Amino acid sequence: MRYVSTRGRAPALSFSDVVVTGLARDGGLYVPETYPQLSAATIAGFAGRSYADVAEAVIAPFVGDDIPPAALRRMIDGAYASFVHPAVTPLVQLGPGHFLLELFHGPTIAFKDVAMQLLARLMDHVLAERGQRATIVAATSGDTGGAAIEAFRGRDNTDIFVLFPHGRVSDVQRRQMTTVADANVHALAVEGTFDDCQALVKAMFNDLPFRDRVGLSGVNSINWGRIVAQVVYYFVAAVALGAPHRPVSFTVPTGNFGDIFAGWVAKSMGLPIERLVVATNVNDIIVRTLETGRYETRGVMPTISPSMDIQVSSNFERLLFEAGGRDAEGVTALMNGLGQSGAFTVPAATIAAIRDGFAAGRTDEAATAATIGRVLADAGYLLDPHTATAVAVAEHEIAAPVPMVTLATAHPAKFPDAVEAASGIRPGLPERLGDLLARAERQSVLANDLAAVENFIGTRARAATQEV
Ligand SMILES: Cc1ncc(COP(=O)(O)O)c(C=O)c1O
Ligand SMILES: N[C@@H](CCOP(=O)(O)O)C(=O)O
Repeated sequence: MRYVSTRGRAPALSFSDVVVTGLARDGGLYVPETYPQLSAATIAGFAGRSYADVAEAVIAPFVGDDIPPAALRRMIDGAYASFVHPAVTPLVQLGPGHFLLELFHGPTIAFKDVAMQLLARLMDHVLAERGQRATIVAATSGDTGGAAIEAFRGRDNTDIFVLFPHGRVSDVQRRQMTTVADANVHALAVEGTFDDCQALVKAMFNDLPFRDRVGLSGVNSINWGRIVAQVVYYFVAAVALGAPHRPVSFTVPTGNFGDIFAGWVAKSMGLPIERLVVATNVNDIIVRTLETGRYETRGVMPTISPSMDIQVSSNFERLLFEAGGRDAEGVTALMNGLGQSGAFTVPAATIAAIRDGFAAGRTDEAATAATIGRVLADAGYLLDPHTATAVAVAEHEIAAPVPMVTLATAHPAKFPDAVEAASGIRPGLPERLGDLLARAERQSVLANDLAAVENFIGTRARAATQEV
């Protein structure tokens, strides 16, 4: 299996190369040359199988010959042994025809663990085989950072630098990044928004001399290894509800568009997904794009679902590439427009194709809080604010007899203040997070300035070939 860039000017790469590369050298995102097809019989055969069995069947065709099957299976087993629920991603029924897919039973109680636990093992494997080290940079609005630090802490082949928006993540999210003592972990509080952090990460990738000198690698959902691991739970959930014999719909709380793009990939592989519903908070660039055909950034608004406080939704580029007939020149022109004016108009045929496959809705702060309170009263279930935005949107999109699965992307204890204000209940951290709230913190506060960030990383990364 080979991977091509959405901008068409970077070399096609193998799976192993893509996993350690992150962003393509032309600024684009890698996608597979073709999507492997799973027959209805294969999908039906997933019923009753373990999460790891399904993961192996779904992921192996994307890996090809790059990693021996036994090694891939060992990595998958190791990744999902870190989850406390035997089903890894269990389904819970919320109401008639409406199910929650709980994705927060991993080490940092957010859905990012599902992919990050596997990606860390894949990267370690590839780097060890090659005798290489990498410098990982990640931008986080709260959850990717903690999951990445947990997955990469203490690893010999990697240093990890996580950029998060200073003062804009929850206390639990910040502590998951700042209380880890391993020498290869660096938590950087940037004076800016998540979009600033993501722009800095992309700028570091596009600074080719810096990129090569420090051996830069990325673990945001720009990395195909993140997406492919997230495809698995769409199969697991849909099969549990009767696929391939009946279709299933999904509603996904959306920020960077990685999670819902994984759903699109599952559908492209043959999973009968009826509708993919994008749910956002008031930072609703994707919803507006579907409504108007114009992708237009605005100032980001802080909300009680901070991990979705995102304007530039990086995986939307992958969808533009696919829905636009893989027109890399066209995608490059749109992305240049975004860089220059903060906006672009999606070509008519592309937006029509996107509207065909996706629905979208937004929820404001009051509705999110009201949903947390109402679902607790009606179903006895305590939602986190991100999941609550999606539940509120999903409730308008349920179309019997097709079951709706809403992705539950975080444990409510990550956002205790918002959840308590909405429900009167202060969710406690699961026991396995132990003394997180009492541990000493360690972070570096940096200006939103590329030179300052590159200098910080360049002087600390063990993979760097010379001092700045
Ligand atoms: C809890 C939570 N829900 C939803 C999202 C949005 O996911 P995505 O960025 O893949 O769209 C995020 C951040 O990515 C998150 O941390
Ligand atoms: N919501 C995310 C933002 C980064 O998303 P990613 O999926 O591209 O890593 C976060 O929690 O950091």
